[in-house]
Amino acid sequence: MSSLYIGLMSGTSLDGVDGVLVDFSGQAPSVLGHAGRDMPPALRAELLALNTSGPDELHRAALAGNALMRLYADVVGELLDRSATPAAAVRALGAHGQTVRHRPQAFDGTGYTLQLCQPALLAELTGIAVVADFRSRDLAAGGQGAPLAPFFHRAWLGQDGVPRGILNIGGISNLTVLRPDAPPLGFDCGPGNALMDAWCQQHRGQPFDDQGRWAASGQVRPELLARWLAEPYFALPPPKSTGRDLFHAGWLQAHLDASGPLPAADVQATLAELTASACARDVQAHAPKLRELVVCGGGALNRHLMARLAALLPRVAVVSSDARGLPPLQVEATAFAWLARQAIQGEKLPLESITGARGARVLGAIYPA
Ligand SMILES: Nc1ncnc2c1ncn2[C@@H]1O[C@H](COP(=O)(O)OP(=O)(O)OP(=O)(O)O)[C@@H](O)[C@H]1O
Ligand SMILES: CC(=O)N[C@H]1[C@@H]2OC[C@@H](O2)[C@@H](O)[C@@H]1O[C@H](C)C(=O)O
Repeated sequence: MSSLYIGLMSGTSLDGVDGVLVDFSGQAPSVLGHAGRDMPPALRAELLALNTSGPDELHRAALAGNALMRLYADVVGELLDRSATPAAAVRALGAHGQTVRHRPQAFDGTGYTLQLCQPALLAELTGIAVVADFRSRDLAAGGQGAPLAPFFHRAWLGQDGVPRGILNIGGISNLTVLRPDAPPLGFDCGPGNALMDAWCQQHRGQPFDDQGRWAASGQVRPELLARWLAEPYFALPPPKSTGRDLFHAGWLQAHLDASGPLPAADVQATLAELTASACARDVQAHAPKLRELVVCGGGALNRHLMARLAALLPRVAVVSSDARGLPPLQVEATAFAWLARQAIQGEKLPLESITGARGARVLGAIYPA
């Protein structure tokens, strides 16, 4: 059976699609190629709008899902062309889809998580088997449905017994704690880049704060930071997960309204500090013995954010995932290639300690080529 898989990720920051072609035949996953597509502005705006109720949303969601699959198929085509790999050589694609709602909190049967994805269309467009819908089984088994990358993090970096954290800073941030003497932990810390991106777009007309330069030019406002950090989500114990359902532009604005007018750069500085502080607090609370924190996701490319994390965690080596062999923008896509492989092989994932689900389950639904 082929050991080649493709992982496709479009995350909560809505910046685009990342795809990787991965060979799992060796000890460590070997990324043979990476390709990406920026999210076209109209599709980005539509996906963002679909995070909240609106007119004719079932129809619009279906169309947006179809459009997203065409973008995924373009990424697959580029990966195959560049590596001269025939489609038939790839065992499966792991397609995450686009999360538009994530409301796992209710354990009374009303909780749900929703990723727009049309796996049948993607299988037709590419001629490759697709594994999709990774989260719903975990939720049905009483789990949060997220985060799922920690299972890959453990397979990737959990073998040497070093107490290590992996922090993904995407639109939302999530932390994995690998402990030699206990099962791993994994949960969402809170906002990653999503609020900083929204503020930067609103005030600078740019989709993100390159290197965090704008944030670094402002002053952190301690009262505003304290007000944001008083959000009850931060004090919840794991397992926990969140999304744009909670941390959206309206959340940011509601707290800002109580502060009176502030220079926009100070708000950006305070938002960067919020992301860094929430993550650092989680490391201190849940991983006091950590020696190394491996940072991935686009936030690892934000120099100011990385410097603030290092300053808040003086006893921890804060490094980019590059230092462990995977560039920051390839880690999540590689995780979904790995999750597809686990599904194809019928491997159950030990969900309990991370998502809180009742037991081990196979995650993902398979659409044959
Ligand atoms: N050079 C850079 N400087 C600062 N920030 C950057 C840079 N490059 C990327 N980013 C940030 O990273 C974000 C994209 O990160 P990533 O692709 O990891 O998120 P995602 O996968 O969409 O989110 P999630 O992990 O929540 O699903 C951008 O929206 C931007 O905020
Ligand atoms: C529901 C959902 O899409 N959650 C995402 C989001 O983005 C980051 C964080 O929140 C994490 O929980 C998850 O993504 C990664 C890939 C995960 O499941 O590990």
